[in-house]
Amino acid sequence: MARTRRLDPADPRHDRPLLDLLPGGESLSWVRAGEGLVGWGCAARLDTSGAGRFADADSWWRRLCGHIDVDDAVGLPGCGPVAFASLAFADVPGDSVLVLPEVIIGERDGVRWITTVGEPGAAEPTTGDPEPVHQPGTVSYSDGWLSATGYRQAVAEAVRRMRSSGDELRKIVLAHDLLANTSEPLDERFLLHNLAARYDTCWTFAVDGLVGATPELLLERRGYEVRSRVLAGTAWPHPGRTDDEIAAELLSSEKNRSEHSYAAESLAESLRPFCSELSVPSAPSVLRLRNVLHLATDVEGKLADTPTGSDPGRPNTDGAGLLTMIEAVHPTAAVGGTPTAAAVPVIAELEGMDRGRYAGPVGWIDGAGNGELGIALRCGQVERPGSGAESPAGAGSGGARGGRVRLFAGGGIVPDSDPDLEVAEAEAKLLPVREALEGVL
Ligand SMILES: C=C(O[C@@H]1C=C(C(=O)O)C=C[C@H]1O)C(=O)O
Repeated sequence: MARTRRLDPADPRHDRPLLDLLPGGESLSWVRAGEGLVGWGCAARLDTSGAGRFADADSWWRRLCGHIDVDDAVGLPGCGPVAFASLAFADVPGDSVLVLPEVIIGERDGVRWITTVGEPGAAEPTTGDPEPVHQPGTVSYSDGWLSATGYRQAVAEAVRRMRSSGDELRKIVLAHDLLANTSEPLDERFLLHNLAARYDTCWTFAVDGLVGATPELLLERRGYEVRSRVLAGTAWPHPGRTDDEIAAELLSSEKNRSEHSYAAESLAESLRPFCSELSVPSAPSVLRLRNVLHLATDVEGKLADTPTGSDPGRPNTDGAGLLTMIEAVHPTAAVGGTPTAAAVPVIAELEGMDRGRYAGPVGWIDGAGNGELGIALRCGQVERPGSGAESPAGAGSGGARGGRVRLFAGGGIVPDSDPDLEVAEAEAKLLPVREALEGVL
């Protein structure tokens, strides 16, 4: 049974920032500029992997929703049962997870609500005063699976291959990881609060220990409307140069414009079969964040009742159609490459690491198939002791009682990329989580 009701303005949970309501322990979050969803507890969970992860997630969610009685007195997208989802970037390796929390608190268009999930007649789970947020102590860094030096070599190799491939490989999006070791156990809420305070135009997310603030929206569905924010092409602040100068240079850079057009076109091409209308601006704009500036294209579409593509019999607007569309659009050329099918295997080969859920779809879906999934960027995977995800021996440790987060960042490599600049770009993209961990203002 899922029961949604408006929070009473007299309720102390009505006015506190959503992230302040998280009680501690495992956090679920999708919050931007104070609105969104937070959740905790686990009423149901799916773990899946492989090429069938999207279909597994879709059928699990449909089946589960078919069995839940819903009493929804609010009726906005995100009300009723909601699954927080985080899907692996690659078919292999990587694990994907969907969680239906016991408690969800949401806010949209100024309306604050609470959803509780449990047996009919069961007591409402407590949502009393959260535990205080714990500080991570001192933070030290060590190489992960692919050091900055290894990344520079991987970029150089990608450039070499693209130059000798004719036109067969035009863009490969590579990344590397970095381990942050904390002297105290890591409280995910510490990261979430600090990320949201610094990146309020980004979506601050947490699902199963993957915590970050992404500027890139893979796909939002609200009824018949879909929306995406494609980012590709990056610059970062330089001493002595104004942001306006850097933005103008980014907009006129041929290299960045071509990297960007691959990404925007790939999203539009894969989304078009689902839509009766699709609007794609002819030129990108600049999105300014405190660590980087990106070329951005906001795509908007109207869903057709049936896709105009290869599977015209499949209705588009029922249950979990969003996950079907997510499967179709992932990975865009922003995080995969061009052409996708040729680029993705090269990523795994040159990185030699398990990206896990970094650069995969992350967000939420409700029982009507509305939802928002971003691309899991500017994030770190909080490693739990005994999770089996530990680093190679000697690659740094958080100490007996400390914590560890594996940060990931990268960028689109094209034939005229400069490996040194690509390393600098990845470092700039690691800053959000680093600064959030260190509490840098
Ligand atoms: C790969 C990352 O970012 C992606 C790559 C970008 C680029 O190459 O310019 C820009 C935004 C993202 O689509 C990352 O943040 O790790």
